[in-house]
Amino acid sequence: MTGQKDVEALTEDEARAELARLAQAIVQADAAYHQKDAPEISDAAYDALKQRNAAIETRFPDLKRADSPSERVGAAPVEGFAKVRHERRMLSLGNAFAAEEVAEFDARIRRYLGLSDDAPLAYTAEPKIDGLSLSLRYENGELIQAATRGDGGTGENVTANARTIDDIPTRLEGAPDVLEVRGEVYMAHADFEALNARQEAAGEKRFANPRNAAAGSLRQLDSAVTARRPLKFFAYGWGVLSAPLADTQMGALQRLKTLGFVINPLTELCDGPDRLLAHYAEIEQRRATLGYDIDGVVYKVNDLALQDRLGFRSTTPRWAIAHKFPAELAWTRLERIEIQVGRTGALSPVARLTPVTVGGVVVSNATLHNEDYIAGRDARGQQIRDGKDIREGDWVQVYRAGDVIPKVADVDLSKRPDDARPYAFPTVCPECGSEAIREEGDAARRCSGGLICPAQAVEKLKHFVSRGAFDIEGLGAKQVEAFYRDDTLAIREPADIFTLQARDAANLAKLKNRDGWGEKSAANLFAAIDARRTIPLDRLIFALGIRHVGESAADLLARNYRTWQAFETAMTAARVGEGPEWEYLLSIDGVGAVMAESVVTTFHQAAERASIDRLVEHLTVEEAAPRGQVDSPVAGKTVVFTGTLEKMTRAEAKARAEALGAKVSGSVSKKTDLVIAGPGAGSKGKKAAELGVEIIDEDAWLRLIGAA
Ligand SMILES: NC(=O)c1ccc[n+]([C@@H]2O[C@H](COP(=O)([O-])OP(=O)(O)OC[C@H]3O[C@@H](n4cnc5c(N)ncnc54)[C@H](O)[C@@H]3O)[C@@H](O)[C@H]2O)c1
Ligand SMILES: [Zn+2]
Repeated sequence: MTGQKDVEALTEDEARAELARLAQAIVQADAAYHQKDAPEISDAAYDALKQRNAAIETRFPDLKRADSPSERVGAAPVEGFAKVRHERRMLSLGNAFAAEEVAEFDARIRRYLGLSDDAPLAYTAEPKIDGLSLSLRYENGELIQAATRGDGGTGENVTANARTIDDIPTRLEGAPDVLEVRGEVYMAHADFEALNARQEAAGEKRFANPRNAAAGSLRQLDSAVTARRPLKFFAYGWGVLSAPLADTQMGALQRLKTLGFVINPLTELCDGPDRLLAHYAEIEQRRATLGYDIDGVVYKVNDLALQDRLGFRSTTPRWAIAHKFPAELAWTRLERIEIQVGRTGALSPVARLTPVTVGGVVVSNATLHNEDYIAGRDARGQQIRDGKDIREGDWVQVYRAGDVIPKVADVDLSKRPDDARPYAFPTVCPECGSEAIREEGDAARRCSGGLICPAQAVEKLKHFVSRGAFDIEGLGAKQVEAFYRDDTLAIREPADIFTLQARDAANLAKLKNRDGWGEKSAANLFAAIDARRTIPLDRLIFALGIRHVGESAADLLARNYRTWQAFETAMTAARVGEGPEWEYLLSIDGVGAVMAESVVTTFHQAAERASIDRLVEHLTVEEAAPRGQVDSPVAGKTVVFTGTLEKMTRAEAKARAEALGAKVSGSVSKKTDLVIAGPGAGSKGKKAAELGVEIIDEDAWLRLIGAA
């Protein structure tokens, strides 16, 4: 994050607000990463959010939220899988990045145990496998259950899937009656490449990295799919046991090996921080040749009696730590710079690279951020701040910290070819030839072609059909792109979606037998389109894809203008910077000048406006609830969710309740109106009963809000 205030300088109000923002951002990242296996931000960015959150909580312990991200592990199980409650919670690991932190880890443990600096204290060190953790429960030697970590307390039942993994024995000889083995499911690089090649050949999506591929493959509702995926498993620990495995961590691993599990061969016993660091260096050196992804080295106290005494913090064991590797880097040739044009016309430079393996993933494209990042000097010869002077033909450093999108991080000027010329950033749009203009204060240069620009039009359509917008089933980004390019079925702007069926009675026949469309799916598509002819005002406003108007801004506008007609009339009459309509727009809490200008300008651009008018002709726009007042049975009530929810994640429950005007709180007090309690409600349930607060179960809640 940029422009961040020092934690020491934060006021209490700022800290509270930031903790709220961080909690939300982290929940969202966790859901994308753990539930959908599709991270939206980089691991480095995620770790930075967590560290910032922890730093603020340390300085303002009283502001720590009931739903604090530092108290949570992973994310709740996903709908569709049966749920498994872990008898012993599956936790995360604390992190260390620098050598000093490893020394501190050792010192902390000595303090806790009352050991002197020179008392012997041994650790195991083993690679931290970058996959996902799995719990395997054996009873009388039979594998009876396999579960993912989920949120640590409840995971997903993936027993049938786990049985398809070769490294996982289904029968054990000589094991304790009850034995829960824990370890990491992962995919080797070669298997990952082959899987992606097959996916590509079958026209299916490629996985971004081996971890996502492993997680997506294990968490399949159809175990036949998992069976075809080449998954592997390293055992590294255990949960419930009817009899101890050994006295030491190393001994327990040996025992697991004897029982038939695969133990990582780079596991070593180390007698202190210096040996740990030496082993870390060795593993880091071998990292690229291991054939699978690791993201650090895990250190664990070897003596199990000491592990017991050390115990756990809320989400991590005191007796172990993950020493992470620094972000992954590689050098390669930048062959070409290409420009991609986005929904709002921004020209984004992309580096086409000589393919290079960065931490096991082949990278051939990387982002170059924006015009200034590539540029060295401006027209007057002045050095541009942060400008790296990147040229086609350059030798560049690619950076990928578990990243979704790799970045070009640096350039090696000593290897610059003699004929390399400064990159001339285009001043016309490469897609439509319109002038590309850069406005003061904008990092991006933008195509001025608006809707005549095919790139913008397609991106706008993709946005139009996206989740928070029209969300038309069967019409996703891929289909929109195909329809856009098709001359007979042409969808060139949103209105075309609603005329698709009527434009040509033979459309159904045309759709048939094309790219997977059959009579049935075509009919389904038309029905899905019809279902959206009535649309809430906020969704319509969001769907228009106006720059700076996201979902919450669209909601704000909808609540203030209430009807499409009022909104449209006001925007038509408004002039940027003056007049009553402009003043009113700006007076809305949450609407700033930049957003206001963007909205007003959109309504005054002839082509945009005509396109909006054509669209609205096909729609019935629902009136929005007025500002601050929501028509729902729970509006204004303070509710508390406690225990395990079976039908939705905590985040969903919260978002839904808030959308209905309820205030969601983490703790039960006299101000609480309603408690929604699932199994394991515990102390909050008790407190609610004591205070006489109404308690209902999840089903009753869903009925109450009309979602059952
Ligand atoms: N990019 C994102 O949006 C996003 C979101 C959430 C999490 N993450 C990433 O996920 C990680 C945090 O997730 P986490 O809570 O699972 O912590 P973690 O992955 O850093 O550490 C805990 C996990 O390590 C695994 N592990 C691998 N080898 C092990 C071994 N030898 N011994 C013990 N455990 C071993 C276990 O599965 C355990 O659950 C971070 O790297 C974070 O950056 C990223
Ligand atoms: Zn263009």
